Amino acid sequence: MSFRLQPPAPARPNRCQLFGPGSRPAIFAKMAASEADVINLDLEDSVAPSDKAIARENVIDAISSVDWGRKTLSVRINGLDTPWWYRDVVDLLEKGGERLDQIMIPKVGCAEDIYAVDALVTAVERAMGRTKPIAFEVIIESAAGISHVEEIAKASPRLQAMSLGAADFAASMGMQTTGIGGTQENYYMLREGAKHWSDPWHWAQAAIVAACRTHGILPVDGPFGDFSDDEGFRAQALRSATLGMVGKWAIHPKQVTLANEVFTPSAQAVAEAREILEAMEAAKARGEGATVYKGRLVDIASIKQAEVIVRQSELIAG
Ligand SMILES: CC(=O)SCCNC(=O)CCNC(=O)[C@H](O)C(C)(C)COP(=O)(O)OP(=O)(O)OC[C@H]1O[C@@H](n2cnc3c(N)ncnc32)[C@H](O)[C@@H]1OP(=O)(O)O
Ligand SMILES: O=CC(=O)O
Ligand SMILES: [Mg+2]
Repeated sequence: MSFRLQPPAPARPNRCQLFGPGSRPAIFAKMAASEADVINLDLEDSVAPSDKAIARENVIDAISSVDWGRKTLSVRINGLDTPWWYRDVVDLLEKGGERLDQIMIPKVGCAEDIYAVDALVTAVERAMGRTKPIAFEVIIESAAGISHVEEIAKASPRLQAMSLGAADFAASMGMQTTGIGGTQENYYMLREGAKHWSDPWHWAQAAIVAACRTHGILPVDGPFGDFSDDEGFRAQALRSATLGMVGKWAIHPKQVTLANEVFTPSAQAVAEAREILEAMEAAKARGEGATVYKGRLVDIASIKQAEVIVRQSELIAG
């Protein structure tokens, strides 16, 4: 470890973030009743321009009128290149009530984007005497966003989570696809006549995880658009979890259970992690730094790996 220690990410469950358009208040109670850890009420891309104002009113009302239980409640505001974002921020904080936990800033391209929202949020919080500071989460979904991911990750102490937005990311990068996340038909290696699919999201995800872990932020995988494809969702989520992401968006309620399953360490994985910790305790008592567990090497680094899994399961158990 560097002399500068890696800060811990916020200690709250973030296995699934369930989205719903702010212009569709009929689903808010269903979202609240879901098993998602985080709720994202959307004012941005799922809301038509003609509905922006009414969606904002719906969301402001729902923040205090719906029982959101212990979920993290987040509202996705409009992007900083639109005429709507400042009114989103001001109205949410002036009229939205203290139950709001977090604002999601989409299409972030540089640290100054966060600075601008932070300045506005700070001013409104002070003016209103709000006692609970609003947290931020951001979406990396552009060429600029991924190019500046590390400076974005350290832009504000309010920042708690960072998601990859596959749809806008693909558009910004000029990728030849209309699919949102998952396997892409034309992204394969050819060997001896057989196609081997590769993962076009991998490098962006890995860059996001590294930036987040460096600065103590939760890395999250964004949407998987084809909600009729459970196995495709599961495969994408398993890859994300393996890379170090803590959760994934659901854009339909049927994806919530899938995400929760993947991002909750299995009983078997937790039992194995505990056994590794026990094996290393026994090794330490013998004055050894390395030993053999089920025929494979475990050493002091294995303690940290096992602790990641144990910590995740304890966090989720509450
Ligand atoms: C690229 C991005 O930016 S992704 C993030 C922004 N996008 C979004 O927020 C979209 C969120 N999802 C949705 O709007 C909707 O799920 C849609 C449009 C995809 C599909 O909606 P529907 O056609 O109503 O889906 P469907 O008929 O399968 O719904 C089944 C049930 O789930 C409910 N439901 C649908 N979506 C949601 C949701 N997001 N949250 C909670 N409940 C929902 C429906 O009301 C319906 O309930 P019922 O059985 O009591 O009647
Ligand atoms: O906002 C999400 C995306 O995929 O774009
Ligand atoms: Mg987007």
